[in-house]
Amino acid sequence: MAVKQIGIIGLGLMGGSLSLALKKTPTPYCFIGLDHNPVHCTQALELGLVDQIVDSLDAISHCDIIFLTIPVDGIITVAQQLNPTNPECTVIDLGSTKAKISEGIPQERRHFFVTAHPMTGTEKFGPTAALPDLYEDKVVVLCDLEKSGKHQQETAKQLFTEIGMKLVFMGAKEHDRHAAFISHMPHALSYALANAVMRQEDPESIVALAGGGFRDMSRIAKSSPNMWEDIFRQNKTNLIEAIEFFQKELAQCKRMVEKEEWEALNHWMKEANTLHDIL
Ligand SMILES: NC(=O)C1=CN([C@@H]2O[C@H](COP(=O)(O)OP(=O)(O)OC[C@H]3O[C@@H](n4cnc5c(N)ncnc54)[C@H](O)[C@@H]3O)[C@@H](O)[C@H]2O)C=CC1
Ligand SMILES: O=C(O)C(=O)Cc1ccc(O)cc1
Repeated sequence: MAVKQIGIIGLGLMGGSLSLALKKTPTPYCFIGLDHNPVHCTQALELGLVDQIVDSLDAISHCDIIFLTIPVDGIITVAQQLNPTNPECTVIDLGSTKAKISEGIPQERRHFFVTAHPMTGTEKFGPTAALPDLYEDKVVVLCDLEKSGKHQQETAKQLFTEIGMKLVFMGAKEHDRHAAFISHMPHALSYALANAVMRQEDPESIVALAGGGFRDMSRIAKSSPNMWEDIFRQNKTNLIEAIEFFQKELAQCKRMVEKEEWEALNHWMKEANTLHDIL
């Protein structure tokens, strides 16, 4: 069997974890990496995430499969510049937003591309954050799949299944609205929580008194600002709407405490408890 050439543009958490996951499968793959950070290139080679590093899009354009695992604005730029030379090439982006990416791919090359969002990750970034089991048993949302070529649809479905992922299909716009509520707004809240507490409390008190709840809720405030700035920009309208919904809930909580409506507050908290009946 000919060894499939896999190009990975962006050798951080998502790109590095993909390589580690695919290396665990019986299919032989050769990994070619591209990253604009030379330190990440060296680390990716040392960690065995890639077999070879190249320094231009042209040098990766012959691959059978190309993953775009860079921040979402970069994905649009690269999608406009990348010109696959292999007619069967499948280009898969793993960006956290989907509508602007799906629309930003040039029409004449749209069939090469599959726009995907793995609903898994961590607050860590860079090649050293890569995990072999990151994708296992997790959901990947495949968006606007009808715009991809038949071969590219099958290749993406087979690859994600091979690394143990569950496939979900959705339009890109619908995806972005769900993602705003379930992922992007919670990240905005975590950043806000971290800043609110740090502006009122000194570091010694935070270290001495931080319990599990505060640690859980502020964990994702450690996430990469470079990555999240792009996500908030691309999903601006949905994110603003999600923040406004959250503000209404928080205002309701404040009002019930101010007015000492303890029974109503207790009922409101019981409603929130039911989230974890389904999660
Ligand atoms: N971190 C997470 O939990 C998740 C991230 N995603 C998406 O995956 C993508 C990658 O995220 P991570 O791997 O977490 O980020 P990361 O910061 O760990 O890795 C990104 C890598 O891309 C490189 N890079 C950035 N721009 C580049 C460019 N134009 N050309 C070449 N290299 C470039 C960086 O040097 C870095 O090594 C993003 O689009 C993000 O929205 C999707 C699901 C989960
Ligand atoms: O660290 C966490 O809990 C996350 O929620 C990671 C994450 C970040 C971005 C995504 O698009 C999907 C998942």
